[in-house]
Amino acid sequence: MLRLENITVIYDGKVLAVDDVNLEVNQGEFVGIIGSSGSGKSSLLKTINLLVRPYKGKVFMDDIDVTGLSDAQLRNMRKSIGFVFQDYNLIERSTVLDNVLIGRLGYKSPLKSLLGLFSDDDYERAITALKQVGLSEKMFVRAGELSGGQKQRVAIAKTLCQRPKIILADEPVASLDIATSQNIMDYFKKVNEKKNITILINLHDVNIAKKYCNRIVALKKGKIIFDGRPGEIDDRLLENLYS
Ligand SMILES: Nc1ncnc2c1ncn2[C@@H]1O[C@H](COP(=O)(O)OP(=O)(O)OP(=O)(O)O)[C@@H](O)[C@H]1O
Repeated sequence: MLRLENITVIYDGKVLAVDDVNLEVNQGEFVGIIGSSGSGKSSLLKTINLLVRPYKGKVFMDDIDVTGLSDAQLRNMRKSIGFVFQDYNLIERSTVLDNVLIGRLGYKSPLKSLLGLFSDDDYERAITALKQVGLSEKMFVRAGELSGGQKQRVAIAKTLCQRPKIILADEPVASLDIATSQNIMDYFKKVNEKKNITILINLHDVNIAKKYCNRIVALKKGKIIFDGRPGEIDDRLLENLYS
């Protein structure tokens, strides 16, 4: 479903963040991307929905060249890609429900988006998504009043509301304690297994990656140095990766 061809990301004409990466991901895979700080994980993930434009290379989603789309086509394509950020990316003064409804904006005309006009169907989807992450009872609470783990569950509900084919998550558990991290990872796993949504997730904790992902991609200095099953990760690789 996703194919990256020769992706190269360069910042300011001099920082080589991603170096000629080729990667193919099938529908339903749960892929963890690991690597030390600055290895290019974020940059790579953000090229997939063009939050970062690659300097070179192409991104194919279901064989459509995303890098060649017009702005309108890109907006349409982004509906099928959910993105979860480390810092949750919620509007803190808005209610949980209103935050989740933002996931529906890609399906609205620009005018309806601007006016925040949502249909009964949008509300139904948002409420269902909140149920899926166990937060129905917080629907009318302001997002700013939630704990970190609850905020990340709202962010997951927001992407679910989008009906995505793939969810990209950039260090979604980096700010959370271990128990809350596992709770959030359980939700990602559930979404992956029950809905067959492909997940690509950046993780700095190798143990979490090994526990939850069925495929691990390791980046070093912008290059893939490992792509395989969690069980194939050995000490030599970890030493190479984090030395
Ligand atoms: N907007 C930017 N402008 C300039 N350089 C950047 C920018 N974003 C990232 N970089 C640089 O690109 C390289 C890769 O960064 P990136 O954030 O992709 O790595 P990462 O593996 O996600 O790191 P971390 O785990 O610390 O978030 C680093 O050298 C970083 O300093």
